[in-house]
Amino acid sequence: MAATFRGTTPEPPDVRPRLTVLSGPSGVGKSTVVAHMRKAHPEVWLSVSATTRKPRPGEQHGVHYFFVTDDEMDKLIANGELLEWAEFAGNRYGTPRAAVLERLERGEPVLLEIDLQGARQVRETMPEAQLVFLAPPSWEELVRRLTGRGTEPPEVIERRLEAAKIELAAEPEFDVTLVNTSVEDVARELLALMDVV
Ligand SMILES: Nc1ncnc2c1ncn2[C@@H]1O[C@H](COP(=O)(O)OP(=O)(O)OP(=O)(O)O)[C@@H](O)[C@H]1O
Ligand SMILES: Nc1nc2c(ncn2[C@@H]2O[C@H](COP(=O)(O)O)[C@@H](O)[C@H]2O)c(=O)[nH]1
Repeated sequence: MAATFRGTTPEPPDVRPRLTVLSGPSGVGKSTVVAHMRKAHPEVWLSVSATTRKPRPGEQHGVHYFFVTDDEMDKLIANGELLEWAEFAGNRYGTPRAAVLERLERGEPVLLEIDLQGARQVRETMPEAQLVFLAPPSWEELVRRLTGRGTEPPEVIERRLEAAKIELAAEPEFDVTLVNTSVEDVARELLALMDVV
């Protein structure tokens, strides 16, 4: 069994899962793992979310997120344009529905990198989706990663760590848990779970 998995090694599904949701506490390394995976496999399509959060240095509109105003987010929600959405640590985030459905209709693998509340909504609306939880090796390491990233002020880090306690407690709701000790190992396991390699 690969060291990355926690719990039982998942059985190969009867039908290839086309929609995969990657969740886990802020700072655990979701974006890092996905970026590593897509460097070798750019064909893995990652949904670009809409958010009311302000861009971090280097983040580009349409690449990392669609950065929208509160009014624009209100409209996306009211018009049913989001597959799921949630408020997380003071900002709203949502998955544009049309782009995801288009790819799923073509039978292409789709990856969503979203929070626990979003994962729960996807489970309700698209129960065939596979839900993958990315866990930190320890609480101390999670705090180190989130703080060490240097992108949020201390009060936002505190909010994200409060949310992390709730997210970590929800691990049993997920189909699979991968422990992010090694980015390379997790990226490889995730590709296998998505049946890309
Ligand atoms: N396996 C790892 N070992 C050590 N550091 C790591 C590992 N994976 C990620 N990191 C580091 O942890 C920090 C947080 O990673 P990242 O931004 O990818 O987290 P995230 O889960 O996407 O966070 P958020 O949910 O806030 O967007 C980054 O500085 C990254 O370089
Ligand atoms: N429910 C959703 N959560 C999302 C979406 N896009 C990103 N996220 C999650 O938000 C937090 C914070 O992200 P950050 O970029 O501000 O650090 C993190 O857990 C993301 O996975 C979404 O469309 N829906």
